[in-house]
Amino acid sequence: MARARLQRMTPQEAERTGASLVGLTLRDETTGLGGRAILTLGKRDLTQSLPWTRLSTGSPILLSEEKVDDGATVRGIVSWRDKQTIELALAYSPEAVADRPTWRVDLSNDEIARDRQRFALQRALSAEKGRLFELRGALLGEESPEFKPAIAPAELPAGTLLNASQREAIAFALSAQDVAIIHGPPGTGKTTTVAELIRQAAARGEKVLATAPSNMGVDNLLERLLRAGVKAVRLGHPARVLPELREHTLDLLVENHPDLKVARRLLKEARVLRDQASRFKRAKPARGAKQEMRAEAKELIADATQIERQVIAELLDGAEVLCVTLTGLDHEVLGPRQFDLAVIDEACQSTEPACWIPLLRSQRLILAGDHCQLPPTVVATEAQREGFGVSLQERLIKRYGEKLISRRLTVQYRMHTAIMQFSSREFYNNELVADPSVASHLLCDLPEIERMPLTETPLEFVDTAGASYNEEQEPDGESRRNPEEARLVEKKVDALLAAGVAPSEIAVISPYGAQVRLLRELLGEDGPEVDTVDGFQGREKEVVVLSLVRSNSTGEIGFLSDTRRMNVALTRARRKLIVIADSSTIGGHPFYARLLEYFDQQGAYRTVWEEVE
Ligand SMILES: Nc1ncnc2c1ncn2[C@@H]1O[C@H](COP(=O)(O)OP(=O)(O)OP(=O)(O)O)[C@@H](O)[C@H]1O
Repeated sequence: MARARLQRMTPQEAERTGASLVGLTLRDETTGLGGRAILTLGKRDLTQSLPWTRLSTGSPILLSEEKVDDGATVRGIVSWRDKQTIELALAYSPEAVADRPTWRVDLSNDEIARDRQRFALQRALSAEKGRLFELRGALLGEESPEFKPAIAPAELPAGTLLNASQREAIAFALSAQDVAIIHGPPGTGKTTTVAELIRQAAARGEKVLATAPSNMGVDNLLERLLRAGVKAVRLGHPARVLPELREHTLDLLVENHPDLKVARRLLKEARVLRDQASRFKRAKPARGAKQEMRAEAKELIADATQIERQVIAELLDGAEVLCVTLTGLDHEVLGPRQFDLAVIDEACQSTEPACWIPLLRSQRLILAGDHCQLPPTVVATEAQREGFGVSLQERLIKRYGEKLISRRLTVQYRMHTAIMQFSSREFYNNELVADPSVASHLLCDLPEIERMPLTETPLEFVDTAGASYNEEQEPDGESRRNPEEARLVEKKVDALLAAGVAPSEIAVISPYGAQVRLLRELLGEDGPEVDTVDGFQGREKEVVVLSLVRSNSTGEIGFLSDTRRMNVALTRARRKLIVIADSSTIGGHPFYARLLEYFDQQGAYRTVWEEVE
């Protein structure tokens, strides 16, 4: 569906969405692990950089030859990308039709992933007894989830300092018999907590499945588990795993296992025998010798496969924890293996069907995430209508209430208190507390940053009302932008740079893709990172400049009315948050009226007239 839409656009339009790269030529081809073809592609002009793209290491892609209408595509994944080139790992090397072929790469929505979700739902639906049947009851709201009395958390390893809310969340999760939630607002150490929960479960001898919707999420968990001394194995294609963690993938562990040497020798012998058998074509073969050799080669291959299977089983059964993305749970690899506990980190970033996949193999389920931030992106309106935009965590909290099913982490290690406070009031029952290590930190506390009002205060709101900074629709697009506001952002960024803030410590964020594109042009390649709110979820920077774009006489605010998007936007900055917006447009919405009042109370409100003086 998504690919069909991309194919209908002109190549340039498709490239601008960030989901395609077009006009590529082949630079290099090698063979990688497991005989995969590794292709390096770049623009025809060797010095030309690739445009901004969402295709990054690990993205599933489809490669096709441009201007050839035979519909032939090769499926693969991005294994590496730098400024000028993109490297792909493919099952096989594509055959070019044209003499001097050019190629295009499109992001693919993974069909295997969809099949696994469908299968999980069907299995859950048809379960008539057993654990899956019981868990289904709890997840569908038919049977209240049960909890044992909470036990005291097991001894923590030296160097692990958990705060009280983190300890309580772990004790609560360990007492869950069916399903429980760890609610982690921004910067509250959710992953730290989840990793410790898994370590404690493993220390009790439980087999744990540690999952997240994204490869990055799984890698974060794996890295912490390894640091805590847990025996963890990563499933999934090595190219999708951070290079420093690849040695912990099942593929590489198998590859490096001593028994595999034997298997390889057997395969080599089998190849020699087969070669010999085919050579008999010319000489006159002894009766039956050809068949005998082939049969022997077959046996050797079977022995090698058997050794490989045993190595895989030994590695899987020897691990305390298996780390894998939700949709990467592969029955071919795991067979019927069952787990005592399945944990889903970043649970609110996943659609619900994917969360049912680990359920098929687990006794209990723990979700960790923040349903007050953005839900998964669901493009199709029909899917949105059918409820795909609601995560399992959000649905369970609505069904059972926060108290029964979840515990919230309340100490955050990111934001100055003034940056945190508004979000805490609006979304977290005013329960968030800034850890003393961050509660009053400011830009001017960083080395080599000049002391001035810009760096000595945590908050700033620049109101463009009355300045005729009108929004406009992007030419040949549907997104909105605001050029005057973009120039004001540029001025702010220049002032920050002049005060000594490094570009790498600044993020410019806007809800609208068109404004992001405009700002990227204005601020240049070496400028600060510019992204949409959705794209910046999960990240943080010392200073964030937020451009809200909307400025019209009818008070229309479009998707700014999803306040979870603003919750994400307002909670990315550690030491300084600058918001640029038109109060006369956004102020009609009660949430934004309260936001304006908050900035005013904090003495952080200015009009654009004060700014441009
Ligand atoms: N108990 C603690 N004491 C001190 N620092 C902590 C504690 N818990 C977490 N942190 C720090 O807080 C930061 C965020 O933690 P972590 O990376 O676990 O959170 P996350 O789940 O990835 O982020 P978020 O909570 O924003 O989703 C890290 O730098 C971590 O070291």
